[in-house]
Amino acid sequence: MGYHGAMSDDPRGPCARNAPDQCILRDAEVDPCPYYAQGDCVLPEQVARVGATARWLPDAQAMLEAFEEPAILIGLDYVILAANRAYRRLYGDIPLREGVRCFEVSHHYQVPCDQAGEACPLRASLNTRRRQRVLHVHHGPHGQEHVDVETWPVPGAEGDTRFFIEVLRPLPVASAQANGSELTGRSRAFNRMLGLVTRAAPSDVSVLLQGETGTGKELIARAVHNASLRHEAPFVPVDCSGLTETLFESELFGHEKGSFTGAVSSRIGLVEAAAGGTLFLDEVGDIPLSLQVKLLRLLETRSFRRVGSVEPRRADFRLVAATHRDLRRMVEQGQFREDLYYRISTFPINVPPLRDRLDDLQILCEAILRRLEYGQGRQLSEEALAGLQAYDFPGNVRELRNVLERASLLADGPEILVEHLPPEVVGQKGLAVLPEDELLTLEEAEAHYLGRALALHQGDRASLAQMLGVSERTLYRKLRRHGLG
Ligand SMILES: Nc1ncnc2c1ncn2[C@@H]1O[C@H](COP(=O)(O)OP(=O)(O)OP(=O)(O)O)[C@@H](O)[C@H]1O
Repeated sequence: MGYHGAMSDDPRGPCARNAPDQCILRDAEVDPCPYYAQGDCVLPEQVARVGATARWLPDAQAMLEAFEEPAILIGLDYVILAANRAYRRLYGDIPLREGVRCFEVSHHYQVPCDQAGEACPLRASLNTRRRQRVLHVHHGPHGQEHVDVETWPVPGAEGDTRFFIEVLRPLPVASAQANGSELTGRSRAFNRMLGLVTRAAPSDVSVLLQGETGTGKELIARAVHNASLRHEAPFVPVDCSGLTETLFESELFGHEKGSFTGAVSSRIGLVEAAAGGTLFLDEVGDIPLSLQVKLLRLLETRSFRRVGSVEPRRADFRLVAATHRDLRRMVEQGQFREDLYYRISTFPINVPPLRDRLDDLQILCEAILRRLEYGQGRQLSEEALAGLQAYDFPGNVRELRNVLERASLLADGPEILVEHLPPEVVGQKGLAVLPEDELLTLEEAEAHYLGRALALHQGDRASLAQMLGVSERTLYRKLRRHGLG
């Protein structure tokens, strides 16, 4: 008999060693006891809660070990009943005897996810009786992290769901805080997009990234590659804008020595360089119609010939393409081949513009400042952040990066202030940011506004008057009235 209830001299905790007659495993042949090993003996109160289940918890524990990834068993009341070794290695021991609930551990919430505005995979599994998969941001050992969460309902004897198995796969390709991988974000729109990346990455489907310029399409293409089975082979980006016919062929397919003037040696093309890996066609919408057919042939036959060679070669790459153009409309207007469009867009992913993920602005600013030479150690003042939040960023994250780079050079101290941001960014809406929760009289509001506007224009009254749409004389009078002139 291997249960530790027989050994009653252990001073550790209220384990069954101290109460052998209450040990629920006393009739089971369990050696070593998994709960003792974890320091989490199954106590009488837990027996009461999980009832007869407690007897087969050791089996459930063993079953969880079948998963290489972190996995836990959860009851209908969200209480975590068991965790496998991979889970404990990554997240540490869970005090099982305290009856902790999954949302407390992963989210530090007091209520289940669906009551906190997030999708709850347990509830969805319960309702559908099927496996569910969602992308959540969890508190991990190193702060907040993206986790691909997969949940299975486990039926009891009557076929009704009694438990859930939850497998958690942290995603290293993106970061939910400022100090992780370059692709940063945790807003709803960002997570939705990352969820699609997670689904598409392990397969070999062609992914089409559609989004405005500067939204991070290249970073996302790299994330698809890094999360794929091809991640150890090369990721090869190709900028398709401005590719002429001759360049297109020699760049993509390579050439043999002497195949054209200047071809002094033979060279492999980008398709060959991407062997086993990912070929990223950036700005695919810019490929002229005459070349689209060549790309289609490559994708359909999965073979190509070097310029100057008759020998066909096999192409082995996963395609990720990106565009800021509306390819569907281009197809309607006859500017993009329909057959090529369907080839490249098996799995389209829309990349949200920054204005639709302003919840990410703060961590994006922190992440970008950390990476900028003059940004390190600097942070945005509350007003500067509010100013940025009111701007709609037509150039998206790339524009934000430029704004922060300039501001880091202008700021003398550790804080980036409103006056370090370009007037066109904090002009208009940004300037209207007033002290929080303060209702000002019109006079006070004007004084506040003019004070900030003057600082922004670095005392240049002519340009300020022009922006305000008043004459310099009127501006002068107003400034005097408010004691600013
Ligand atoms: N989510 C993000 N987190 C951190 N940095 C980002 C993010 N998205 C974009 N960036 C930064 O913004 C800049 C532009 O990103 P990227 O070149 O990937 O955009 P793009 O959509 O491919 O642009 P274009 O369409 O003009 O080629 C880069 O400096 C990149 O590091």
